[in-house]
Amino acid sequence: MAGSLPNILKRFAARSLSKPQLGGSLYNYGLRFSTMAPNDPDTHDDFKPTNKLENSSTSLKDVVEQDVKDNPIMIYMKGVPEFPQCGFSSLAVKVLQQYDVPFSARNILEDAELKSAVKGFSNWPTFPQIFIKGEFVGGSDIILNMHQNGELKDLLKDVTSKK
Ligand SMILES: N[C@@H](CCC(=O)N[C@@H](CS)C(=O)NCC(=O)O)C(=O)O
Ligand code: FES
Repeated sequence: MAGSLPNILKRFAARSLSKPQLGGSLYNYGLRFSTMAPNDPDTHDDFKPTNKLENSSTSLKDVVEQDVKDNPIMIYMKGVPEFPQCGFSSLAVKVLQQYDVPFSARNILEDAELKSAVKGFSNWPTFPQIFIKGEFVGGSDIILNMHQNGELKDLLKDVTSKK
């Protein structure tokens, strides 16, 4: 355990030189704010991208575990909700936006190691990946299907709007 710490720190230090953020930014979206620009200086503090991971020695698997625990709806996607970079991710975001619920997102295209950590965590090979109330739900086809058959509405019943 103690022996592996320097390697983790080395990896993180290297990354902070080449990239300002670790594990990709975490974006939080409330439905009413879903069209905001993530780096808009006028955006309310509550909705600015957060990065609790900077200067931490947390492994990326821990990051994913924490994300999924802290955020009732967590999506790992290609691109960001305002600008998905793949049709599958775009579809998943559109489905989630049908509900008045806050969701959080990370762009796996920002970080290849995060991408691989997410795949390892869920044991699922593709993106997007959606977690609801701590459980892995699936990708865009599954979330669309759950939307169409009413399962998603039931599942999100107790996930309340932020504001
Ligand atoms: N059935 C899946 C299909 C998603 C999919 O095929 N994603 C591909 C292309 S974006 C993917 O993530 N491939 C693995 C990768 O890019 O690492 C869904 O609806 O979410
Ligand atoms: S990036 Fe090509 S299908 Fe998703």
